[in-house]
Amino acid sequence: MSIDISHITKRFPSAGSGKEPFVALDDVSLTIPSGRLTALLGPSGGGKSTLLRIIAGLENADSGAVTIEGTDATHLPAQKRNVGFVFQHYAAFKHMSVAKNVAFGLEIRKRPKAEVKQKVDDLLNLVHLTQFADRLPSQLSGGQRQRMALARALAIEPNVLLLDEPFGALDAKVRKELREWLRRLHDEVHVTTIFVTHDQEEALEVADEIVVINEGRVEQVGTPDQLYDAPANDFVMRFLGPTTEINGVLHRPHDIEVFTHPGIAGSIPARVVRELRVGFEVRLTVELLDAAHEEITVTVTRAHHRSLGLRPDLDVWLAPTHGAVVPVMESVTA
Ligand SMILES: Nc1ncnc2c1ncn2[C@@H]1O[C@H](COP(=O)(O)OP(=O)(O)OP(=O)(O)O)[C@@H](O)[C@H]1O
Repeated sequence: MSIDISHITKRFPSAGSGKEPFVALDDVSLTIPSGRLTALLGPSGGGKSTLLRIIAGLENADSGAVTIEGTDATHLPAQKRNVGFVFQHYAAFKHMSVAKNVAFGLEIRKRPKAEVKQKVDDLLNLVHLTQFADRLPSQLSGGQRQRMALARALAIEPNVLLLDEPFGALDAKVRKELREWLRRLHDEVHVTTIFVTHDQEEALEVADEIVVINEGRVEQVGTPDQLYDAPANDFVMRFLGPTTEINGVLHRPHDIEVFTHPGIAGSIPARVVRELRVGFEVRLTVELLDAAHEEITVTVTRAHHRSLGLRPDLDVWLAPTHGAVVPVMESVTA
């Protein structure tokens, strides 16, 4: 069982008369496995949220089909799809306590009182908000509010949990804590979860599977390791981490070995131009001493930098680290 997206196309009218409609999703086909945590990753405007909203039933596709756990959901209204949804800015009921907010979906389904209470207690425990049960949402921090939102979405026991940049509005530290927490939560509840993010680190850290979406098309689907180690094209390679280009081929700046002596087979002579220290690493701008004199970026740890005695104007020799990622598929066959 899974979520099957088949040939989904979605256009939006363009502003101004006579203009062609804007294609937000262009014939997207995709299978999202059950019980896994799948990230929709890509740059802003690529179509991630539109795809999520079509899965949720909050938006209709112009063509194509959505099947959720074997049921054709293409024309089912959102409330009949049994999906839980959490947005970046979660709209809680401001006048209701945290417990009441979590209970809401169960109460409108007229579940017995004892069952509702038990379920709310369990969920608040799961999201570590038991001691905040009687507070109002305005008395919670941003991170706590998003955890409440997740508890509320999980209360109805959804077939699918859809999260649209759920931690996007939080500061970097809380965001990091919550993504670790989401991973652990998912390991406990195993509900099929799709979350939208434009943050590659978030996707690599949390997801079982990543779907890279750009300009309304799927660029690649795979596990974090598959995407990182074998990017299907330059776009995916660039989007998943820093890159630098040598003679038209992409490399990771930390996958380039620096030598302070010549003689290494295949190494390229170069000269250090500038250095930038950021945290544990030193980013070197290095000029290749070939005809083109391109400047590339090479990253080394501070300790490595010190042990090699690197400094601006020093002559060095560069070679791809043994076992480094093959930059792009095209270069494998070249
Ligand atoms: N209701 C709408 N009317 C017109 N255009 C829309 C509408 N909703 C989305 N779009 C356009 O469709 C494209 C895809 O939007 P979408 O929100 O799916 O992208 P996204 O990948 O989720 O980006 P972000 O990370 O910025 O949310 C964008 O160019 C957006 O402007």
